[in-house]
Amino acid sequence: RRPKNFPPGPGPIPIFGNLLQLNLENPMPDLERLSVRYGKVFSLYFGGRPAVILNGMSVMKEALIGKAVDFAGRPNGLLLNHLTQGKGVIMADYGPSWREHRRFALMTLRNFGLGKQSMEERILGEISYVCAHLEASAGKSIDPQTLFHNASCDIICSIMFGSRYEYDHDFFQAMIKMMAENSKIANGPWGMVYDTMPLLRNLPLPFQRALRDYHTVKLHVLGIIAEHRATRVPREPRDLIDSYLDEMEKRGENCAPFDDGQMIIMLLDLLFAGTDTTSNTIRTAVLYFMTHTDVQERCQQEIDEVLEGKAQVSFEDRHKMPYMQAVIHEVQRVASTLPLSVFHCTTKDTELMGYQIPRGTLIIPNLTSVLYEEDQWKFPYDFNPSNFLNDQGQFEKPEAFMPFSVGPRTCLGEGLARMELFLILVTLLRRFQFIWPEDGGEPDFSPVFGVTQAPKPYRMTVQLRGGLTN
Ligand code: HEM
Repeated sequence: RRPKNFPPGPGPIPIFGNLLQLNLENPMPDLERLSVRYGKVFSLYFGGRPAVILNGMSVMKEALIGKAVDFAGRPNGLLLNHLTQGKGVIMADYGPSWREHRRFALMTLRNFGLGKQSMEERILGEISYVCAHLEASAGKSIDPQTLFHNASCDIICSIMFGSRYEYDHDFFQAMIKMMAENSKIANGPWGMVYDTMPLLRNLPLPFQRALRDYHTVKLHVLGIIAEHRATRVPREPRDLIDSYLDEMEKRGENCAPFDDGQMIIMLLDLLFAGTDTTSNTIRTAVLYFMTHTDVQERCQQEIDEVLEGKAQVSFEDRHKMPYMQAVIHEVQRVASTLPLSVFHCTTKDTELMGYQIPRGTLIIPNLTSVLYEEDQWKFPYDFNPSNFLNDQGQFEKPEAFMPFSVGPRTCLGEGLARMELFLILVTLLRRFQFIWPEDGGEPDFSPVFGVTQAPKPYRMTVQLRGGLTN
């Protein structure tokens, strides 16, 4: 039975709660239906655990900004907690260790050039490998999934480890595969089984593989940390690991909350959070370029005009490209890459929209409900860059654009992701024409649900644009 004045929702059954009323392969349509029936704030039971689902911009703002501290916790006892031991940044409790690690990671990303030249150079350097691969496949129909995953993972590796991997490097390939599979397990029905039925956790089910794979990547990164310890020059950081070791040294004997255990989880957090997200957004963009050729052409026209005579794009150029900016934001809106954000939990007894929500309640921010909210967008259900253009054709970002979430737990990698999306997509569109291949079948825009949602696999053909040579 729901606590007194708790948000309403469908009646749960013993053991399963409301699980059997949701399509676990993709619960988004069910959540939309329940929101129409029960309102913008409603509740569900995952097993015996109550969860409150937040829908729509005004609710999201009131909870995550207006009552930021009350809603800034992370839940306990889930597969993700057991993978990360509640350390690092993503699943860390709202408290001093999370705050200091978040501040450290943001500052270090900035020092390595977020907003400055050197981060751009790292990203542009990586793009040259992507371009080389695409040039080699010009005219053929290919599946771009692995290529874009490789590129976004390598950008994070270069920031954290100071070096990138060749795309065919054995460990790199294994790591990318493990990350993709882990996110599938953590987000899919097996993750739900793990999270809601603790009795089954020791059985040899797929989540055991997720735990094992996470450990394998962790061991490899521990080796990289040991290498850094042996070769670093104090206060001359080459990358994020060196900066962390400097920070530990600066803090002296008792360097808490900075220690090896926190460092490794923070590194894995960034690796996992920064790979699928960016690459799935790029894949969504290319899908729409191929199927909306007028949009692709208009972007290319703007890019050609602004970059005329320049060897490479810079992040600053975005201010002269309102249409390209609108297209990237529209891609992020329709992609809704983290449809249910990362789950939060309440840090104290609180109130929302007149309902009482006890401390420790699981909170699920439905970001898709905001990105597709009818009152907030000119064309909520279409792919239309005009959602981000005013009557004068200038770029304008509506308040409801929140694919990175909002509030104190908002995406830590937003700055990096925005820079990557702009530099990668502009460079690719400048150099290539993306064409839906003859053997591609009918385009399917419906996403594959997950913590990070992805477009269905598709094939693409690239041609070098006129006037450009290998
Ligand atoms: C298009 C790309 C991306 C999208 C759409 C995205 C979206 C999000 C969202 C919705 C959250 C949850 C925020 C919340 O709980 O309220 C999040 C958290 C996070 N993201 Fe991203 N993200 C992206 C790229 C990245 C990248 C490149 C990195 C790494 C450098 C990153 C690192 C993180 C971290 C560490 C958190 C946890 C923050 C915290 O709990 O304090 N993300 N992201």
